[in-house]
Amino acid sequence: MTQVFNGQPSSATNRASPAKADAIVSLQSVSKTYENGSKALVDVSLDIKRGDFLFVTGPSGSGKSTLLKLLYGEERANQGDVLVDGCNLTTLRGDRLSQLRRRIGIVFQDYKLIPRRTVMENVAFVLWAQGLPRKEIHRRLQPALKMVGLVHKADCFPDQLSGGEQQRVSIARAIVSTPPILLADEPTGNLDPDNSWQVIKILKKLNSVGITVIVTTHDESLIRLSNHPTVQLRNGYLYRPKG
Ligand SMILES: Nc1ncnc2c1ncn2[C@@H]1O[C@H](COP(=O)(O)OP(=O)(O)OP(=O)(O)O)[C@@H](O)[C@H]1O
Repeated sequence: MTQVFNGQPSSATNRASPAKADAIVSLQSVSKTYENGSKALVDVSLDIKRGDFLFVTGPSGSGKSTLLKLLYGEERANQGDVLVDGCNLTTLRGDRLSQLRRRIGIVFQDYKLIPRRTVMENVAFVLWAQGLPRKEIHRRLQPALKMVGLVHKADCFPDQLSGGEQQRVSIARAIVSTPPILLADEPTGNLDPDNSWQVIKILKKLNSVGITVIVTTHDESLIRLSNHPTVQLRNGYLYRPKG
């Protein structure tokens, strides 16, 4: 059954409320308009608790990717506050923004793997870029690859893997630095139902060990199967399910 969402957008009932003490992510009356005048988000307020798993759904162009981009600082809000793990992204810049990004794992629809690097190298790259010693990198690689069931593919190149496997590599890369937050933007958009469910099961497993997971998706059947809270964006306005 399709979820019924409230007829009133979020901020109409929740205007500029202070962030809840246990919120790891908080958007407070956030609006984002791009330079060309596209209104991507309008007066969105949302608190996500540490350890939550939240789906963000909505039609194409409704603002889902923009919402995630505000959370990892790729875009900035024109109005309102975006708080992530104790940092206010409205003002965060330079090194402090880079430090926050290290605490956020990101997974994209199109995987974004480096083609000429093996699975192991793709996953290790972020640790190597942070200057970790080789021994420490190897110590962290194994559990990340094990979590996504790809230890046996460590020496393969991305074009030797299926789409589902490539997405699992990108999840391993996202969590290898053990971030408290994982953002996934349409992670199953290029996958068939079986591979999609496998990806969601891995995200659920990561959530069960305490990672806060926020996933955008169009896929209603995945949302139904997963049984996690969902909010919906329509034309940049955020709606919550009724009841
Ligand atoms: N860089 C940009 N410059 C101008 N407008 C943009 C930009 N990125 C997104 N938009 C616009 O902002 C609105 C929201 O886009 P967004 O990508 O957040 O939607 P979405 O829900 O993620 O869509 P999809 O499901 O198709 O990925 C759309 O109208 C889009 O055209």
